Amino acid sequence: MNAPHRLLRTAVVRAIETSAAAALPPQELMRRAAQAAARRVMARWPAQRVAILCGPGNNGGDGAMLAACLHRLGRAVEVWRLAGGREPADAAQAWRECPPQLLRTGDPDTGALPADRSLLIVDALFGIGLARPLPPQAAQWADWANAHPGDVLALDVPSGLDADTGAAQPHAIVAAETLTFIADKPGLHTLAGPDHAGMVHVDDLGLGHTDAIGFDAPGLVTSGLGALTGPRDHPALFAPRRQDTHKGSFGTVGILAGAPGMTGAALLAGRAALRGGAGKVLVGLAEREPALPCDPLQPELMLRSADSLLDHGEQLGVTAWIAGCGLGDSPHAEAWLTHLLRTMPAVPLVLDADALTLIARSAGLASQLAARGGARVLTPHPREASRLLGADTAAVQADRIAAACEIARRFRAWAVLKGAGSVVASPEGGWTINGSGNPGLATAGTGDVLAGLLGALLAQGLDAASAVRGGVWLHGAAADALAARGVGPIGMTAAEVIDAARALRNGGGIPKPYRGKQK
Ligand SMILES: NC(=O)C1=CN([C@@H]2O[C@H](COP(=O)(O)OP(=O)(O)OC[C@H]3O[C@@H](n4cnc5c(N)ncnc54)[C@H](OP(=O)(O)O)[C@@H]3O)[C@@H](O)[C@H]2O)[C@@H](O)CC1
Ligand SMILES: Nc1ncnc2c1ncn2[C@@H]1O[C@H](COP(=O)(O)OP(=O)(O)O)[C@@H](O)[C@H]1O
Ligand SMILES: [K+]
Repeated sequence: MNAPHRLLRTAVVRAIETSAAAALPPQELMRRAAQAAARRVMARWPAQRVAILCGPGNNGGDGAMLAACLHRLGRAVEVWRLAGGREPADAAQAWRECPPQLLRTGDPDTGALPADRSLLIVDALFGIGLARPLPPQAAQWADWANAHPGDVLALDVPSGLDADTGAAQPHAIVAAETLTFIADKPGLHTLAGPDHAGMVHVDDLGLGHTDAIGFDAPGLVTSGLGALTGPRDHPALFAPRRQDTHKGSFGTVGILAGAPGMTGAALLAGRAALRGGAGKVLVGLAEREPALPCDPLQPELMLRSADSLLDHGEQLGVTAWIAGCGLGDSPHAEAWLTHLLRTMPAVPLVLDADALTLIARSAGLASQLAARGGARVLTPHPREASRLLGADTAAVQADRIAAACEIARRFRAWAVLKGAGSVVASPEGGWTINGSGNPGLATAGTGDVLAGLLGALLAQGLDAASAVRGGVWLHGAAADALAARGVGPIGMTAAEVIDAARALRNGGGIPKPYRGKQK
C-alpha cells in the first residue's frame, strides 16, 4: 500500500512548524517556501510578468522572499504590500531582503498591468493565519485578481479560504494552482476548496514525509490528521478475479428500498450493485404487492416485496444489506427498517436517504443499529447529516470533518458525508476526504448509485475500510471519467455513472481529478 496523502488541519501544521523551526536557522522554512514557489513559477510560467500581492503576516513574507528569488533569476516582478497589520519576525526579515525597487505603492488594479495571460498574479495575502474577514483593501485586490484573465498562483492557501474546513469568504481568491507548504490541508479539498484552490501542489519544505515527524500532540492527531484518497489507495477494487468462481463467490445484495413513486431509486441501487460486481441482487420494494414484476432493462434483478425479502433474506444468502433509497418515512417504512435491523446482525449494512431520517428520529432504531455486529455504513448528504446530529445544515457544512466524525462516533458506524469532497469517517475516529468527483454528480439518483456500489463491494467481501473509501472514490472517479469524455458534467445521469464505474474496475484508464475553472 502507498503512503497516504496526508491532510493536516492547521493546528497540526502549526505544531510541526514550531518544532521544525526550533531545529533550523531562523527564516529557513520561509526561505524554502519561497524557493519552492520560485521553482514552480519558473517551470509553469516561464515567461510571464509576475505581480505578487502580499499580506501583513508570514504569508506576505513568503511573497516578499519569492519576489527576491525571482528578481535574482532575472524575472520581471512587482510587489504590492497590504497596509497595516502586525509583522511577525520572519516576515520583517523577508521585507528587509526584498529589493525596494520591486515594491509598488497604491493598488495593483489601476489598469497599468497587462490584463491578459502574460501576467501571473501570486496571492501571498493570507495563509493559514487568517481568522477574520478579509480587510477591505485585500478584498478589492482579490476581486481584481479573480477577474484577471491570466492565472493566479496561491501560496499555501487561497486567501479567504479556510484551510481546515474549505469555507470560502466572499471575495476569496480563486486560483489556478495552489502551492501548499509542509503538508496538504483538508480545506483545499472539500466544500468550496476545490473551486478556489485549483490544482494543488504540495512542498514539504524538506521536512520529509509528515508521518515521520514526531509531534507531541496526540489529541490533535485524531482530529487533525487525515488523508486524501486517490486511485492508488484502493487496490482491492482492481484485484483480478480467480477463474474458478461462480455467482455465489461474489455475494448477494439485499436492498430494502423504493416506495410507490420511488421505484427508480431502488432499481438504480440494484443496477449499481449488480454492475458493481455482486453475484446476485435482490430488491425488496417497499410496497405490499410490488406493481413491477421485474426490471425490463435489468431483468437480472430479482424483485420481491419488502416483507418477502426480509422474511427470506437468510435463506436467500444475503451477504450485504442496503436500505433507504426512496424507502419513504411512513410507519410501514419504519416497521420494515426495524425488521431489517434485527435481521442477520452480522451482515454488513448500508443506510441511505430515508433510512437515515428514520434513524435520526428514533433513539430505538439508532440503538438497534449500534447493536449490530457487521459493518455499518451511513451515507448522509448534509441535510440528512443535520438530522442525524440535530444541528442545522449550515453547522454541518461549517466543519464537515467534525460533522462526519461525530456521526461516526454517535452511531458507531462508518459515515460518508456527501457533497464536493465527501468526508469519510471511521467508527474508530479516522477521517479521509475523497479526491474524486465533480458537479456532474449533482443530479438525482447518484446517491442511490453510491449506496448500490458500497453494498456490492461489501457483499463481495472487501473489508469495510476498502469498501467504503474505495466505493466513494470509485463513484467520483466514474463521474470524472465521464466528464473527461464530454458526458458531463452538464447532463450526466446516475445510470451513466454505473457503467463508468464498472469500466474503471475492469481496467479503464484512471481519470485525472476534475477541475472546473481553468482560464
Ligand atoms: N511560520 C513559519 O515557520 C512558516 C510560515 N509560512 C507561511 O506563513 C503563513 C502563516 O503565517 P501567519 O501565521 O503569519 O499568518 P498569515 O496567513 O500570513 O495571516 C495572518 C496575518 O494577517 C493578520 N491578519 C489576519 N486577519 C487579518 C485581517 N482581517 N486584517 C488585517 N490583518 C489580518 C494577522 O495579524 P493578527 O491577527 O495576528 O494581528 C497576521 O499578521 C503560512 O500560511 C505560510 O504561507 C511559510 O513561510 C512556512 C514557514
Ligand atoms: N458537486 C459535487 N461534487 C462531487 N460530488 C458530488 C457533487 N454533488 C453531488 N455529489 C455526489 O453525488 C451524490 C449525491 O447523493 P444524494 O444527494 O444522496 O443524491 P440522490 O438522493 O438524488 O441519489 C453523493 O455521492 C455526492 O457526494
Ligand atoms: K495565500
